[in-house]
Amino acid sequence: MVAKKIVVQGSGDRGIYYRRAGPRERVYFKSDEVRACIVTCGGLCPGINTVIREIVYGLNYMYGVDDILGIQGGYRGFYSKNTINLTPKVVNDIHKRGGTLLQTSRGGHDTQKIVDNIQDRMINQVYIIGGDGTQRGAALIAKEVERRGLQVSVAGIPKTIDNDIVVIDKSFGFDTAVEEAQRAINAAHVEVESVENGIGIVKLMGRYSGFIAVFATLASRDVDCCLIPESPFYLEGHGGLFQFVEKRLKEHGHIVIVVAEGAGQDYVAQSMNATVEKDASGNKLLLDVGPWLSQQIKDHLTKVRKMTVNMKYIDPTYMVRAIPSNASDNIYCTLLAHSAVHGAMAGFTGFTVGPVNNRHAYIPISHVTERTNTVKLTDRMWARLLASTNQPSFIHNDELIKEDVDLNGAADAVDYKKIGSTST
Ligand SMILES: Nc1ncnc2c1ncn2[C@@H]1O[C@H](COP(=O)(O)OP(=O)(O)O)[C@@H](O)[C@H]1O
Ligand SMILES: O=P(O)(O)OC[C@H]1O[C@](O)(COP(=O)(O)O)[C@@H](O)[C@@H]1O
Ligand SMILES: [Mg+2]
Repeated sequence: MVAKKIVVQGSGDRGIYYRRAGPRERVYFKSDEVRACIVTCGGLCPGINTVIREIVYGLNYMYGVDDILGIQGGYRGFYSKNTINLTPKVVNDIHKRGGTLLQTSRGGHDTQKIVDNIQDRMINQVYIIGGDGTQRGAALIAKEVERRGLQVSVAGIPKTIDNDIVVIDKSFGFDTAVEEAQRAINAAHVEVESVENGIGIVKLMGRYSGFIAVFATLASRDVDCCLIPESPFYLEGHGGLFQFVEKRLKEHGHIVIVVAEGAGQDYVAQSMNATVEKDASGNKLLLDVGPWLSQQIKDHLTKVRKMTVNMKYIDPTYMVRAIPSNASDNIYCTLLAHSAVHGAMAGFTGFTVGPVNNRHAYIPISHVTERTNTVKLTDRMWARLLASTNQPSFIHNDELIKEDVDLNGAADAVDYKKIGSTST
């Protein structure tokens, strides 16, 4: 078993344990009985093709399965499109390309029609690659399959560029995205340090979770301020962004700001008088914070403060997620795919695979959909970022919500001697 939490309070309970992923001694399906299918849903992410490839290879080379169907165009493809046959030859070098060989879509999840189709095509293993929305859909499919008494295994493989899926350590493609984001930050930095009062603004993805922005900021060291959806900011007055920008320009002659696309949405909506729109999956369509922020800062500095500034705005959002995965993500994708194959072949269903404290595990789908993974403002990572950029936190201490974080360590753990003390 794999422990969900490995840092615990001494007096706390032992928490939740998940089944460790991997090959099983006893396999539920016979090779020639298996008809598997793979579907990809939601936004793109580096590494999707690697996962598809490795599911096909894993099924074929490890278990001798050769009946694998590709469902095209996301969930709606189950009932509106023809399938394609996936063989090792077909998927051989797709890992070198970004995107998804199978195409993807938002919306169109119809549990009854999808399960009817699974039944009609006599599919008994369903591999579903997608984010939080997709996993919610997968849970409904697994439930309906169970209700109909079908012997079908439903396996979820979590995909999200935003790293917003809980329980798992990190989502695949995230490291690749952070690396690519750094290239944009680097370009912004080069541009702004080459001019007088250069202001570089780089917009990165992150609808509700600012992980890409936070990690790219921490990795790059060229960022002066990182704005994320979890941390509301303000522009005017003491401790506001305008004051900080002006101060940095005076000190360094330039400034680089990274803004996650979901940051400051209320602020933008208020100033644009915009109404909330949704995409086909029901996700809130975001207002474009990047150009808005650039304009606000420029207007303030030039019109109010009578300064001359050089604004350079970079939006690499789609470039960051449309690339193939890097070496470590490729290996990670392979592990995910093989774990899913082992789990389905063993006859498990209604699970999502993923690393939990560095060990791959089978996680009930409901555990990864119950909430969204977000950057915790009371956690160490955000504190590290604030220490690295020295940006304003935009909040007062008394506003901080006390969260259940492991700040104190285990009460009965071995305590180390402190410098200058005589007891341990
Ligand atoms: N609550 C839900 N129940 C069933 N299906 C859902 C749900 N939320 C999203 N889906 C379906 O999952 C697919 C992908 O969802 P979306 O939110 O666009 O991307 P992601 O899975 O990457 O979060 C879409 O086809 C959508 O219809
Ligand atoms: O323009 P699209 O394709 O709808 O995608 C935009 C959204 O997709 C994401 O990249 C990822 O979202 P999902 O993982 O939920 O698909 C978000 O960061 C972004 O807001
Ligand atoms: Mg999502």
